[in-house]
Amino acid sequence: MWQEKDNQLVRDFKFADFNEAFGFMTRVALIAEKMDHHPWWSNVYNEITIKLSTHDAGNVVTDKDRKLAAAIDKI
Ligand SMILES: C[C@H](O)[C@H](O)[C@H]1CNC2=NC(N)=NC(=O)C2=N1
Repeated sequence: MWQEKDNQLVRDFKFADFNEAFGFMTRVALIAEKMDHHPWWSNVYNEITIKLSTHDAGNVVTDKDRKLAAAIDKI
């Protein structure tokens, strides 16, 4: 689940393999573009970490981050 720490919403994801992980990232990217709100993320093989904060608001968690997190949870 998402954890709020250091002014970011953070969640780790683990998939079966890189193909699954990258497919998920592709879907997140399309949602992020549609919402004009983009994640910080890292990916190594089947593991992804996403950190959400709003740069325009001074790098704090806003409703935009909560909405993107909720949309990611629906994938
Ligand atoms: C111009 C553009 O709308 C802004 O820079 C958007 C783009 N995506 C963004 N993503 C995030 N995470 N925070 C922002 O403040 C932000 N701002």
